[in-house]
Amino acid sequence: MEKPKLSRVLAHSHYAASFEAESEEEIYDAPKEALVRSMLTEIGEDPEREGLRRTPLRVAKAMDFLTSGYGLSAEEIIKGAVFEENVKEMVVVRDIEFYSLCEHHLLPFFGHAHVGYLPNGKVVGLSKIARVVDVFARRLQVQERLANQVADALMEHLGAHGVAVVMEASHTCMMMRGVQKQRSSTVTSAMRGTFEEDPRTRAEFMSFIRG
Ligand SMILES: Nc1nc2c(ncn2[C@@H]2O[C@H](COP(=O)(O)OP(=O)(O)OP(=O)(O)O)[C@@H](O)[C@H]2O)c(=O)[nH]1
Ligand SMILES: [Zn+2]
Repeated sequence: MEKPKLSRVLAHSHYAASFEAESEEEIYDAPKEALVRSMLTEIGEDPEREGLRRTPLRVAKAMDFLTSGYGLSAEEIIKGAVFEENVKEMVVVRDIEFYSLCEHHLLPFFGHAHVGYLPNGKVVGLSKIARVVDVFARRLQVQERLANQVADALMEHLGAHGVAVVMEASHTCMMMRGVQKQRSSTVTSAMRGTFEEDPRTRAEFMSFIRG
C-alpha cells in the first residue's frame, strides 16, 4: 500500500517515525500487551476505543523502561569509570533526582538522592554515581532497600573508605490513594564504613547536603 504523502515528505524526521507507527498494527511485547488489555477490560474500559488502542503497547514500553534496572549492573557502570587520584576529601553529589516504583502498589515514588564517599586512592566519574542510583531506582522497590543497594554497590566496587546515601521521596501510593497525605515525605539513609563509624564524617556529609 502506498504510504501517505506526509510521511514521504517527512521521511527522516522523528514526526514521520511516530506517524508511521500510529498507522500500523505494531506489536512490541504480546504477552505484556495482553495483560494490559485485560486490565483495561477489568476496570470497565473498552481497550478498542481509539484513545486506548495503543495504550497496551505504550504501557508495556513504559514498564520496561521503569524496570530497566534489572538488566543493568552497577559493577559494570562503576568499574569502567574508576581512576586513580590522590583525593582524601569527601566527594558529595547531591540532589540526584530519581523515580522509582513501590513494590506494594506499582505506583511511583520519587525524590532526590544525596550520595557521598570518602575516596581510598580512587575516584569514579561523577555521572556514574547518578547512573548507579538509576540502576536500583528502575526496579520495584522500597525506599529503604534502594538506599542500601546504592550504598553497598558503591562501597563494594569503588573500594572507598566509606559511603553515605540519603534519599528523600514522596510516595504517590500515600498521596493519591490510601492515607492520602500530600505533603509528607520520607527520608531514608544508608551509612557505610567511616560514615557509619565516625559521627564527624557523617556530620560533615549532612552539612554538605543541607547547604
Ligand atoms: N517501609 C516502606 N513502606 C512503604 C514503601 N512504599 C510503600 N510503603 C508502605 O507499604 C505499606 C503497604 O501496606 P498496605 O496496608 O497494604 O497499604 P496501604 O493501603 O497503603 O496502607 P494504609 O493506607 O495504611 O491502609 C503501606 O504502609 C505503605 O505506605 C517504602 O518504600 N518503604
Ligand atoms: Zn506503595
